[in-house]
Amino acid sequence: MTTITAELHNRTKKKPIKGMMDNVMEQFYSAADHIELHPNIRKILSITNNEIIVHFPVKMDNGDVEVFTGYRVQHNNALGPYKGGLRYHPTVDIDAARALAMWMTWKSSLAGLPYGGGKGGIQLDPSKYSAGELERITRRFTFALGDNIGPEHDIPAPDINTNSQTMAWIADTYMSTRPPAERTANQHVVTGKPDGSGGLEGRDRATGYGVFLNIKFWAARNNESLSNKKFIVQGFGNVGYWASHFLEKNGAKLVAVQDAFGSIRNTNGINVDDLFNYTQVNNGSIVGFPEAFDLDNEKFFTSECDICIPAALGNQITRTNAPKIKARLIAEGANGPTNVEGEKILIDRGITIIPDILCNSGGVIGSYFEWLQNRNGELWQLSEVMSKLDKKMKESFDKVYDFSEKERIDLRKAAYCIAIKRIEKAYVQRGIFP
Ligand SMILES: NC(=O)C1=CN([C@@H]2O[C@H](COP(=O)(O)OP(=O)(O)OC[C@H]3O[C@@H](n4cnc5c(N)ncnc54)[C@H](OP(=O)(O)O)[C@@H]3O)[C@@H](O)[C@H]2O)C=CC1
Ligand SMILES: O=C(O)CCC(=O)C(=O)O
Repeated sequence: MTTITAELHNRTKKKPIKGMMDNVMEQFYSAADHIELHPNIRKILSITNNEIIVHFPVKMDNGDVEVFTGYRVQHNNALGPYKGGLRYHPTVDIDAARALAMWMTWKSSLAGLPYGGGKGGIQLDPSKYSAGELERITRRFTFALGDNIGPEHDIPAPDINTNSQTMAWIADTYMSTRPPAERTANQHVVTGKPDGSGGLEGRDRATGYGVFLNIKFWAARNNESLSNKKFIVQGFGNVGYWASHFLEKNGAKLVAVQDAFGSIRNTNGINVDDLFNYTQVNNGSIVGFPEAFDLDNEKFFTSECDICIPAALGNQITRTNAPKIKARLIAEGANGPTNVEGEKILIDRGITIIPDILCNSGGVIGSYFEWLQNRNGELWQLSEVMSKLDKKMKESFDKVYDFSEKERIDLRKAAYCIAIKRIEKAYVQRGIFP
């Protein structure tokens, strides 16, 4: 295991924007300047607390051993234990994990949760492995992380290509390393578990529901109705599917979808549950859905629509496609889907962006509810979960929207300012800084 601490990122504003880390740093600096953040706190928040890299061997179905690389970056824990997902994807590396961990710090703070930010994952393409291999990989990864995770220290959750099954394997492996009397008391080492194993009813839909709520709140502020609004979704996984489901239920129309295999469109509307059922018998993919037409991937983001929901990878909206985007609203289901250059173009064009740390925060809020449920030995009903989520999301949206109007800044900068100020307050109250 390699633990790297205190490596200054040493980035300047003149550096060309490349990876997700550049985006999150630029966003952070811009908000830090706006609130005149104390230089000491700026220094602390500019770097990650801990970076854990593990290499671990796993026996494959054919008897060969493969060595995997896993990451867990713990950015900041001033407000509470590190919290954030684990991603299984070929693009997972230390830079991505750092950026995603930082976004989690801001997201947890903005939502008013008692959490810091962490993120990680394994660099692999899960479609190349059997279910049995993925289980062994997950259990070995958990074992390799050891006490770097824990229910009061660092609490992983699902992200791209991980789900409730992955979380159940992690919980089971982690609990088996504890003394017998402490095992079940440790099930909140992860959230997003299956509802029969300590999971929260509704955690599956929490992120997508939160995306929908943010769009609904935005529409209400602008005296608009969701009825017949056309929307497009990149990524039809957990976030993309549930956001589409709730939008459709409220009268909006899905007109284009993209996943890792390709894109489809139908200006008359694509039925969300029919598409979902089709993916279940089509290796998870939307491509070939009989009630839609194929669409060139390059034309996806520039499709005619009112609302665009990127709900897949980072850096998807850039200076290349931003000038041609037709949507009036971008609701960021994904983390970091809009890069800094793309965002400048969108803002100049009068397009509103509901930023990731607000828009997709329903997931971590749902995770917090699950963690509380486990900690307190409670079982919450779905209706209770959804109404609590609704209330928390509304509070966050109103805070950000009002601050952005008051300060005449965009929603992302407003969200960052609020999030960073809360962390600054914690440091100041502890008496570390003037
Ligand atoms: N799950 C959660 O609770 C939360 C997730 N998020 C963020 O939301 C985003 C989506 O996560 P989630 O829904 O959980 O992940 P899933 O793994 O459930 O779904 C990911 C989706 O993205 C698609 N995708 C992958 N690569 C591409 C690509 N190159 N072009 C187009 N589509 C692509 C996948 O397609 P295919 O199926 O074909 O591979 C799949 O439809 C991520 O950015 C994640 O960090 C944010 C907050 C919470
Ligand atoms: O549920 C969580 O703890 C975090 C989910 C996540 O990874 C995210 O919000 O990006």
